[in-house]
Amino acid sequence: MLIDAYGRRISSLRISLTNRCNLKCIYCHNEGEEDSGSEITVEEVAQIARICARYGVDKIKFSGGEPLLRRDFDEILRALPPMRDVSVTTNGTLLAARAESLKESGLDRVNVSLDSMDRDRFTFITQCKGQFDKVLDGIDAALSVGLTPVKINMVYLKGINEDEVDRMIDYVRGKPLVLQIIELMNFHGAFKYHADVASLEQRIKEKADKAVCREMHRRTKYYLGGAEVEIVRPIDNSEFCMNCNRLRITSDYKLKPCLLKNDNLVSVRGLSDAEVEAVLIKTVGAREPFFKSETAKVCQPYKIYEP
Ligand SMILES: Nc1nc2c(ncn2[C@@H]2O[C@H](COP(=O)(O)OP(=O)(O)OP(=O)(O)O)[C@@H](O)[C@H]2O)c(=O)[nH]1
Ligand SMILES: C[S@@+](CC[C@H](N)C(=O)[O-])C[C@H]1O[C@@H](n2cnc3c(N)ncnc32)[C@H](O)[C@@H]1O
Ligand code: SF4
Ligand code: SF4
Repeated sequence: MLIDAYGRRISSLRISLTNRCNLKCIYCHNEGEEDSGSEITVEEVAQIARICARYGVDKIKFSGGEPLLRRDFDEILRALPPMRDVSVTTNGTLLAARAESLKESGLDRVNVSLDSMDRDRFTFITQCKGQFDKVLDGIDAALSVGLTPVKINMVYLKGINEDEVDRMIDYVRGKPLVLQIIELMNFHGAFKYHADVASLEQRIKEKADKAVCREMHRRTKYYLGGAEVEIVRPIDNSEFCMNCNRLRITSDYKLKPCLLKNDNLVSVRGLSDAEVEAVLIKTVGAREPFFKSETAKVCQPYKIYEP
């Protein structure tokens, strides 16, 4: 097993396939990457997945940039060892045409980013015109081929989409969709749009029929009359970081222990399996939570919480 000094076991990989994107979202964290060189290859993805699988890693999330800009994404999926959960986070604009083949290539599910149901707001956030309908088509295609549950990622933005939460909850209700409401992290000076997710969560909690705490980040998912709503609150959240159980891989094949740090990246490009394995063990051992608690110093065993 891959365990760090805080008792956090690495059970999943988050692999960035590219820095390129066809949208220009005003807040984009680009998975914490700065400009990188050439993109990770099919063989490199297969290598890190194969090695990590030997240590019990059974989940892979692909992200970016826009991962569907990789024309060889099907090939990447087919090169993976058996996994319990393979998913991608995408802006959805290129999904409609590719959903079926991605499913056939082994993708289990997708997260689609959609911050607003209002065309003009969507255009402002993404700084691109003519893409909104493509995203809705992408979600429909994912549903029809069974890339489910489809999570709808909504970054909660002050003065932009705060009034759309109920509408988004109605959109996901009764379908294999989950609404994931995400606290904005400060990138590109977009923090002026930071909205209070803690108060929103309190309101959702009061209306919920049931709540379940996920192992990853100890995020809570609420059930509201047939709708599922997950809240992601990463900022100043030591519990979130203490339950961070995945290792990031950058789009130029470096191990990246934390989204918010770039001074501890380790390149594994060109290394043999044995060399990658040695670097992996050392890098995981040195991993630290970004936000730390004075009292809770180790990851606590997982249990299901009910409200
Ligand atoms: N600080 C921090 N934020 C994260 C991390 N992972 C995810 N997030 C936040 O959560 C948001 C949603 O992430 P997704 O790519 O949809 O994937 P996920 O929710 O982590 O994974 P699944 O729920 O399993 O699909 C991201 O945009 C980030 O804002 C992390 O490791 N650290
Ligand atoms: C960086 S994007 C990459 C994948 C894909 N292009 C997409 O937009 O879904 C991954 C996720 O990060 C979210 N995200 C980007 N910047 C963020 C920020 N500053 N704070 C919180 N979430 C952010 C996006 O909304 C998206 O759901
Ligand atoms: S679509 Fe994703 S990667 Fe592209 S700019 Fe928006 S958040 Fe960033
Ligand atoms: S340690 Fe915290 S900030 Fe860093 S990647 Fe994990 S959850 Fe995100």
